[in-house]
Amino acid sequence: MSVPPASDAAAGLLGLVAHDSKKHDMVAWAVEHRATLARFDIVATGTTGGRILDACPELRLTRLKSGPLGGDQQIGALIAEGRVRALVFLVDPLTAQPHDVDVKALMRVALVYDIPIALNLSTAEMLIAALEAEAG
Ligand SMILES: O=C(CO)COP(=O)(O)O
Repeated sequence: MSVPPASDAAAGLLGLVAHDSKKHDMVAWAVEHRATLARFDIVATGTTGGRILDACPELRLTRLKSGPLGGDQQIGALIAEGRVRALVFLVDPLTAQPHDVDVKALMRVALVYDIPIALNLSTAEMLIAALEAEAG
């Protein structure tokens, strides 16, 4: 991975992650808000990031490892380093995840560092509206 250096990320990174059944929603959300997303350096788990880049190739998006292979932990580490401005993590509450401990750890570290975290689409809409308003 090659995450932009901290000095280049004045606005902070935006983290984007979606479980499989939520990837369609994530891509539609990214397409709808691509102009706002383009203002950020984005980090995403591998498969989610690939799907977003297919739809929005202009975005500055770094794909980390796939979630079950450590991608959630990579984003968690960036949060712990104070690099992440906000996280959109579209979670599937109806399907057991093999890496459930990583999912919980990512949510937990986002809570520990008190970063805005959207776990469903309706909150993702509110979050992006707030980021848009902040940018003016
Ligand atoms: O599993 C994930 C989040 O827990 C997402 O990982 P992918 O984007 O690689 O599917």
